[in-house]
Parts: sequence; C-alpha cells; structure tokens
Amino acid sequence: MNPLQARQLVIDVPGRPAGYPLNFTIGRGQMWGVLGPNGAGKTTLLHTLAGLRLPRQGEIFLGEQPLTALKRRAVARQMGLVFQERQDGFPASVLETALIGRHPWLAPWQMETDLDRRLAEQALQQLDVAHLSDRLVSTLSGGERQRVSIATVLTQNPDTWLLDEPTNHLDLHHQVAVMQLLRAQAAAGRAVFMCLHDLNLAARWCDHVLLLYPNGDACWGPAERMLVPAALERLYGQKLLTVEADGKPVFVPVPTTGEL
Ligand SMILES: Nc1ncnc2c1ncn2[C@@H]1O[C@H](COP(=O)(O)OP(=O)(O)OP(=O)(O)O)[C@@H](O)[C@H]1O
Repeated sequence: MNPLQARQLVIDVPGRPAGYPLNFTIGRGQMWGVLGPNGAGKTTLLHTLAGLRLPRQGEIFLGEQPLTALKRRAVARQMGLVFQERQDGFPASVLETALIGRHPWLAPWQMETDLDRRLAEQALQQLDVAHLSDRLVSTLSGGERQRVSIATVLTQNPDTWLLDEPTNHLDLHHQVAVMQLLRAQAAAGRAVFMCLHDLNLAARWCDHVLLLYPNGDACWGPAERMLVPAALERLYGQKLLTVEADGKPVFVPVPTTGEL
C-alpha cells in the first residue's frame, strides 16, 4: 500500500489564527485514533487528508506523490472515507448505495458486473445489513445507515480507511463488530485513521493516537504514550479516573461538583 503522509500540514480551521504543523505517516497495518473536543478540527483534518479541503499550509503525500497530483479516481482506489454526516435526498436502495463503492473501479458509464454486485452483497452481509438490501437508505435507522456507509467503503476496498466517528449510532455489539472489522483490515496490511469521541475505544483498539487541541496544538505517537491521564485531562478539560481492564486503561470521567 501507499502510505498516507502529512508533511508540515496545517489544517484550515476558520477563525483559528495558527496551528501546529502535523508530520505523520499512516502506515501499513496501523490503526489510528484522532481525539479532541468538539470543534478541535478532527473532521477538518479527515477531509483535508482525503483531499476534500485545502490545507492552510503543507502537503499530503500518498506514497511518493502529492495528493494534488493524483486523479480523484486514483485516490478513490486507494482511500475510502466514512463521513459523519450524510445527505440521502437522492432515492437509492441499500444495495445501490453499497455499489457506489465499486465506481472508482469501473470505466465511465460502465455498468456494475456480477462480481461487483457480489462484492457489495458480501460487504452488506459482513456489516449485518444484507436483509435490508432493497430498502431505501432514507428509511433506515441511524445505526443501520452507519453500517451501510461502512459496507460501501468495504465494497470500495481501499488500502487506507478514513472514518469520522465510525461507531456513531451503533449499539454495543455492532461497535465491537465494526472495530473488529477495522482491526482485520489493518491486520491484512491496510491502514485505518478514525476520529473518535470515546477514549476507551481508542485505548482498546488503536495502536496510534493523535490528540488535537482546540488552539491547534497537536501531538501524536504510539497509543500507550499518548493515552496518559494528564494529557487527556488537558485535552478535554475533564478530570479522569483511570482503571485497568483486560490489560488496557479505561478512563472514567469524574463529575465536577457544582457544574452542569
Ligand atoms: N464552513 C465553515 N465555516 C465556518 N466555520 C467552520 C466551517 N467548517 C468548520 N468550521 C469550524 O471549524 C471548527 C472545526 O470543525 P470540525 O468539524 O473539524 O471539528 P470537530 O473536531 O470534528 O468537532 P466535533 O467533535 O464537534 O465533530 C469548528 O469550530 C467549526 O465550527
């Protein structure tokens, strides 16, 4: 796979005077979690890495080439993005939506083949939404819709997965199932980079973590070095209690008396 690399990257968060330049590589087999409070710029970073927003400074490389030098089709064959927000104004079934994942692999105007359809059906099965294949996506529950979005990227089969809060709307069982699927993707030599609000999901599943602070500061590295209570308390402005379960830290927020 071609690793995705941020070089001196400053994301363009409107109204933010400056930002700490980001220099990291999302390498083969890695699973990254991006943590930060609301408005810190997690979605902006994800969209910038996907080439959907221009950075204020610096560059993004996919392998040896700057992202800006690559055609969108070449990028879409290597990188998939699960968005936080979706517009379902256009009436499409669940299967038709998953098949969109095959578009980077088809010639313009080429119809999907039986193989494309089979890949989409397998992905829907893996995400436990195959029984909804004929339903309009606009009629799905939040969690079902989220799983269809992930199935669409699975159908696309990119080397690098970018995901904006992939466990949004998911019940506990499906959260674990999705994390296991992403872990399996990383274990198969791909890479995962996802924004998370749940510290404990990051502690349980991620081997690398990037902390994004509201003033633009950032730090990144191996999860065990990043997930230390003092840094996390500063990140969220929230006192935490740390316990250990199954060999991993579990962070519990401590209520502040007298505050909402
Ligand atoms: N088009 C825009 N115009 C003005 N401000 C914007 C625009 N897009 C994003 N912002 C601002 O940039 C900041 C970063 O937004 P972003 O969505 O990246 O944050 P986030 O860390 O993903 O937040 P959350 O945890 O709430 O999803 C926010 O303060 C947001 O209001």
